[in-house]
Amino acid sequence: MISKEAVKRGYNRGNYVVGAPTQPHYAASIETIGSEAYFQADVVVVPEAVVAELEAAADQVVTDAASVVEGTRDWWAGTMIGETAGTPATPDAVIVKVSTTEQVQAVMRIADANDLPVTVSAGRSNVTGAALPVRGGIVLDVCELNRFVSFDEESQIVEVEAGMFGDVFEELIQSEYGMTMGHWPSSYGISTVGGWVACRGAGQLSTRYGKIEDMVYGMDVVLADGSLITVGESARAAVGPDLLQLVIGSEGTLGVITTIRFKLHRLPAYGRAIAYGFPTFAAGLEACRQIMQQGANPAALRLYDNLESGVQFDLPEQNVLLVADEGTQELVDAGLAISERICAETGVKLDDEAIFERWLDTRYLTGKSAEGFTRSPGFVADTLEMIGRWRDLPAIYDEVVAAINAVPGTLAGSAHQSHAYVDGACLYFSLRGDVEVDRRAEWYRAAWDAANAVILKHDATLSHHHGVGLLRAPYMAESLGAGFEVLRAVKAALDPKNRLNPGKLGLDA
Ligand SMILES: Cc1cc2nc3c(=O)[nH]c(=O)nc-3n(C[C@H](O)[C@H](O)[C@H](O)COP(=O)(O)OP(=O)(O)OC[C@H]3O[C@@H](n4cnc5c(N)ncnc54)[C@H](O)[C@@H]3O)c2cc1C
Repeated sequence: MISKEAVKRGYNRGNYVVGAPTQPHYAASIETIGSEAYFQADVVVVPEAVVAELEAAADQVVTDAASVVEGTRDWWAGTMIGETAGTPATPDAVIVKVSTTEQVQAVMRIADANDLPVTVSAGRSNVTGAALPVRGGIVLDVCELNRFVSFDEESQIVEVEAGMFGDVFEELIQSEYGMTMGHWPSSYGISTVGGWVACRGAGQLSTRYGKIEDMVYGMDVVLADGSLITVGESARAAVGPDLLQLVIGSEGTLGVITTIRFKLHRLPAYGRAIAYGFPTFAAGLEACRQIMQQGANPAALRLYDNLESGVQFDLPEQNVLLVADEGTQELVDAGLAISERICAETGVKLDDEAIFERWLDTRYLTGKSAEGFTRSPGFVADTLEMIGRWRDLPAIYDEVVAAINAVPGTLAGSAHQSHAYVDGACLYFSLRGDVEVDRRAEWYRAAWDAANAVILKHDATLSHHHGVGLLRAPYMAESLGAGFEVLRAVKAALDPKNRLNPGKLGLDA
């Protein structure tokens, strides 16, 4: 029912481009496009003869700087800061558009033969700079690699090419087969199924359906030398370490995902929600912990702090918890009965229907972290999602909000708990600042440094679903410790010439 409602109500009230990348909000306020690049150094230029080879191998090659600027722009606040100051993020590259796996292989072989970096690009909805070609070279645009391949009804496994956009995919499986994947990121209309996998994303109903890494059955991946491998392909396995999971979340640094097999679920007709208010965020977190650990598994378990409860539900005195579920009626009712008993111990009952309806109606509007604030020229809003143990989350919440608020120029930090598990949960922080226009980058990095210092101190994990890109690169070595050298070794083994998306995940550019 919640999955059905998403398709019925549409993404961002229909205000986006269907089946192709949507430009971010800030694009409309870019006044000048200078020639100096904000995020490129040591650029590798694609020689004209190689452009001709690429033209023969692919559907289209885009070389003019204005189109490259527009065609590499993403939704990251860091890119916004550069581009609205007249410094385009990555003007030096050629965009190569492909629509078949064979073309992807051919482009990788050309890149390999000519020492060229390749950065895969899809919906460009990432909020970390992950698809920016920081060394120039080739941007491999896979948005036209977007066919629906097949559906195995008995096993509930669907096969689809990586560049299909999420809304197109869900509409198709709902209307043709009465199925849902249950993956509902707040960007589902502006991102691709391959981008979901490459970033290890999460949807709003992940508590019931899992994260994207739980939904992939198998996939085909083109490696840096142009060879094609298939990974996964079983419900579970004991054939050594899981190569499928190695590629999921690799953000285009280990291979190009071309075709994916996903596990589907039957589209539920039944769903409902309850809502409670808690005196403190910590009390709400405790209710969430109990719900998860007592075995209820609602599709969505979302707890908003005072600030966000005020903006989202006009309830600034409360920390609002929405427990929403869909599925077979007996299961949904049982899970919500457990949740209701737990919530009633320390919370106050709110108007379930009004809060559920408000959430259903507004959850796919873009730009939510800026809501309630004035977008002046020096305004910057961003979101930081992390995951930690239940034991540590109340302290992490208090300390991260305090750390963000202590950075001069901050307007407000806030958070909601967005995804929950038996052992911990994801806190989704929003940070907003307003400073002189040319101090935005400084404020931005100071706020991220302050928040991440708290996360690292608690041995929590830097990101739950947005990924690393350029944004979190500076914190990766400390976060992974000695494990970071293992990541480096894996990269060196699979991509010894560092062709694929150099400079991301904290790896060398
Ligand atoms: C308003 C908004 C809300 C968002 N909400 C969520 C959310 O709820 N949950 C969530 O998880 N994310 C969310 N995001 C972040 C973003 O939408 C996701 O990271 C998404 O998965 C990116 O997909 P994309 O197709 O846009 O990929 P891109 O941005 O084009 O690329 C992202 C990365 O994946 C790599 N990549 C893309 N396709 C492939 C491929 N086929 N093979 C190999 N590498 C590839 C790129 O090289 C790059 O490193 C949100 C973003 C916005 C702007």
